[in-house]
Amino acid sequence: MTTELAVGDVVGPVRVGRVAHGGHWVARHEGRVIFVRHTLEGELVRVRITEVAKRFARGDAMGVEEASPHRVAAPCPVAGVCGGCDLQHVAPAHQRELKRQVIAEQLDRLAGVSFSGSVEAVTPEALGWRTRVRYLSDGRAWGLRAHRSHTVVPLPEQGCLIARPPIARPEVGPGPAGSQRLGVESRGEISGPAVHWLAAAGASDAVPDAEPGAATALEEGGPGVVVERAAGRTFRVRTDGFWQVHPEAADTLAAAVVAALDPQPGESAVDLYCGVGLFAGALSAQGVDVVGVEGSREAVALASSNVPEATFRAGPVERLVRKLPPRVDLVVLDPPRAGAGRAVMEQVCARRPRAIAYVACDPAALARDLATAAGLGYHVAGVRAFDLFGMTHHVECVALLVPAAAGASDE
Ligand SMILES: C[S@@+](CC[C@H](N)C(=O)[O-])C[C@H]1O[C@@H](n2cnc3c(N)ncnc32)[C@H](O)[C@@H]1O
Repeated sequence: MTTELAVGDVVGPVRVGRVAHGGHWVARHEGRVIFVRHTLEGELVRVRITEVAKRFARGDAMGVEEASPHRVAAPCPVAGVCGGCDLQHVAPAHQRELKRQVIAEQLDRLAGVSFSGSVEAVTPEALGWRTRVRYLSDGRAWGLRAHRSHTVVPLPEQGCLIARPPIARPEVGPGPAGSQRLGVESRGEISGPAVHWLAAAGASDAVPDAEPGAATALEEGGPGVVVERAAGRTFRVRTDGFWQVHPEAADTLAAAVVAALDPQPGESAVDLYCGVGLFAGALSAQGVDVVGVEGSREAVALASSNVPEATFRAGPVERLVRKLPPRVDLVVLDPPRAGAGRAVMEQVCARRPRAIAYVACDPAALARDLATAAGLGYHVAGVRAFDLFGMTHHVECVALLVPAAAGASDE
């Protein structure tokens, strides 16, 4: 007979099984599946239950009785409490192996695609990479959210270790009343009464004192706008708009997309979910005629000045993709976490592009869209994966799709 589980119970020890998508490992207690964080395959751990659902429970490893050889001491003192990192207890090379296993499992199970590649390291360090951070204050301290919670975990003395050093720790008072001053080497914005701010580092501009609720004036890009450089050109980006957070990400992904598509001068391309025009810029530089589509009007306005040789349209991809020319040579898809979905994939594949580059931050959503594309006559000719989110389970993939007749074997 199985005992009922309740949040706060400690069960085990249990032997931990394979890694699952989302930073969990699968374990069983009295026949019930528990998705356990902060453990590793093969470990024997006690588990504190954090959530109980109908068919499974979630929990956190504590009291490791037999440790994996891949376990290391977490560099951050709030690792395991802060929701920002979930792999600090794993040696960085093994973090990439875990991400490889998750990608392979998702692509195989959901799309029947085999992934035999590795997750490519882009920098030697797994710390000090995050150029955009949203710090919160609960009125007592600045910090980051706990996992699946609104609780603010105060930053440790040395700041957030995955943040890029200039924004590792906001130089602010203890809470809203004294929180107007941002770190002198940070760019940022204080937005709203909750007094949180978003900072983009790697910049040289000092941010002046700012009032809560007011956007800060940034010298280089104008109010609320920062300047980034990637793919051989300059991009203006809103501080609250989308830009890749790893300093190497934009260049790495633009190069991967160009290498996958092998664009030829005079070809036509569409860049769907184009943001401020990163891939449109990289393809335009190859002599390709690009149309970008993006939901944010502010991003489209910036894209038009970042990549003046391309054309941009503002609105939902789901609607605007229907209005694209009946044939295009190349497509870039870089949707948000949920993926592009069937309706968009149908419209894209109906244009019979000779190649589609799909940039994905969620391997499960990627796999679902690849499965849809397979039913529409498109075959996966290659998948690359990049470790752009060290110390977390997140990973970025770039998949190349080609018409099935032109495709080789899976992956
Ligand atoms: C992952 S970002 C990619 C941005 C850009 N490709 C880049 O690398 O900088 C996804 C973008 O899709 C936009 N977006 C989200 N949902 C959308 C939709 N339904 N239609 C159009 N754009 C959307 C977001 O505003 C965001 O800019």
